[in-house]
Amino acid sequence: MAKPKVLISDELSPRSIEIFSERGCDVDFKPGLKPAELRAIIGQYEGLAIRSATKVTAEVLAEAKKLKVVGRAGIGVDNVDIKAATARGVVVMNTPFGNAITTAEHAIALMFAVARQIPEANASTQAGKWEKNRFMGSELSFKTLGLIGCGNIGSIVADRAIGLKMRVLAYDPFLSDQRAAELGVEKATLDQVLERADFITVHTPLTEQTKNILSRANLMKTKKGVRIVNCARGGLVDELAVRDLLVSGHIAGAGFDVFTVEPAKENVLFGTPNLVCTPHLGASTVEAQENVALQVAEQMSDYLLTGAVVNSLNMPNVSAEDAPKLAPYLDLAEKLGSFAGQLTDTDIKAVSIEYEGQVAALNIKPLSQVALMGVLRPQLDTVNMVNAPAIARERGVDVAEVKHERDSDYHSLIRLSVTTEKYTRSVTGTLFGGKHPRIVEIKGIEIEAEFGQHMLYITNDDKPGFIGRLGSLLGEHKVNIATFHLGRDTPGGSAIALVQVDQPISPELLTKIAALESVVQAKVLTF
Ligand SMILES: NC(=O)c1ccc[n+]([C@@H]2O[C@H](COP(=O)([O-])OP(=O)(O)OC[C@H]3O[C@@H](n4cnc5c(N)ncnc54)[C@H](O)[C@@H]3O)[C@@H](O)[C@H]2O)c1
Ligand SMILES: O=C(O)[C@H](O)COP(=O)(O)O
Repeated sequence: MAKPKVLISDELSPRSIEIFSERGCDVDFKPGLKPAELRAIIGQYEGLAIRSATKVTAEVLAEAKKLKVVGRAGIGVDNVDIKAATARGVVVMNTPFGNAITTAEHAIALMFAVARQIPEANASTQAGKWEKNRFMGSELSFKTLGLIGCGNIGSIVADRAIGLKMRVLAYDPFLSDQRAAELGVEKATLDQVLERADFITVHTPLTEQTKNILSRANLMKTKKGVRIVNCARGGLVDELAVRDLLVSGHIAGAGFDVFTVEPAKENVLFGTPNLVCTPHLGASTVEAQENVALQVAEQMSDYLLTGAVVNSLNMPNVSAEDAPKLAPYLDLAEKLGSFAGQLTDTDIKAVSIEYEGQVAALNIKPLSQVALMGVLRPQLDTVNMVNAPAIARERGVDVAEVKHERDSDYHSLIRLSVTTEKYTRSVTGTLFGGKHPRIVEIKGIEIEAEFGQHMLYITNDDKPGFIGRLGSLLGEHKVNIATFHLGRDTPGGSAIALVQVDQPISPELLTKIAALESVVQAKVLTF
């Protein structure tokens, strides 16, 4: 197998290059590419490793014909168009914990810097002014810290702040009472945080709900003398309002690591008194950069080389241990999906995927996604394993996954049923020898067949003479039969033939097959 090629387009620790190489990937390190330069070369790569500088836009993804994975060495993925990546089947992963401590420490550092005006005092002292009376600070002990967002970073900030003897309030709609109690924080509404906090720090992602969460109106609800820290994302806080309130003295100090537009070469906040700024340094420690570089390189290599998925934002996780076990089932699930999809000519209303035996004990999410992809692909070229669930949702297809605990004749079975307005059809398969996909049942009729490249699916009335007529017709058209499998519900009832042939079946020949006596339906299937 050729080595997967990975591009690192941001300043990642050299540890990432070592890991990619050790794991068997070819790696190019080209930080600082301009968007046009990235678009020009991205077509060569299966993996793209980034931090926050590279913008993985829909335009970049459109050129990324071979791309399988984008790995964010860090947390925020707002620089990646996840919807466009999903539509193209590109897995997006991040490293959600690698820089959390470092960023929480930066938030605490900004709180101290703002409370004691350290940058200004430093500049004044080094300018020989010795302004001892100018810099009157505020203690953190026994003050109230209001957190907006109490996830990975917010909860570490809470822990450190409690260590500093602060009282901590947290506004986070997804924070459970139990977790709040474990952390020792008081759950609060946003208004309670605004009204009671001496310090407010934000730790949410930037979403439609959190955008401008510290708006001018909300900032006006805060206590006079409040200090604000944004070490999460630009856009969470109204920068112009903070400037005005710093100037008026309502806000006593503000610490900003992130800005609405980055790199922030200029900003409305700059030059305002009692403001401390850093250039998005939250994650910039040796320790955090080693962590995220190592993690992203391991995660991306694992995905490219084994199919293991960890910390993905658009795919279910598959552990490195599960990946090899799942591989043959992925093949089976995709083929069953494709089989059912190729037999479906009308609108699909529902798809059900049932698992029985050993396969039911595995992580079935990826299997269901690949089965769904197989079902939808004959109708939609752009469907892939990553976007299949979203496409099914958009089309109103009801997807059900069922695990059965009952015993079966096979060590594992996957049954896929497709419901349209007219009927529900099912196809069931298993693995022979642990790796060879086989069909074992179609529409409740037992049949045993492999999936071949060119296949004929025929339903017919179970009457003498059919096999001879079909064999003669194929022979006349120089089509060689590789395998021939038959099944029927009752003698003289409905029968199914699955015929694997060595040559493709032309539309003309298919019409003749369909016209043979006792044939009900004939279809060409390809795998
Ligand atoms: N400055 C930096 O260098 C730096 C470094 C790392 C992370 N970050 C940023 O820090 C932020 C937090 O990261 P994290 O790892 O803690 O993320 P996280 O996902 O662990 O936590 C985010 C929390 O925000 C909460 N939340 C979501 N919507 C909310 C809302 N409307 N109101 C209140 N809370 C809401 C969530 O419930 C969650 O608990 C992210 O924006 C991330 O990009 C910045
Ligand atoms: O979301 C993150 O992980 C931080 O914003 C860090 O960004 P960086 O990797 O560009 O420093």
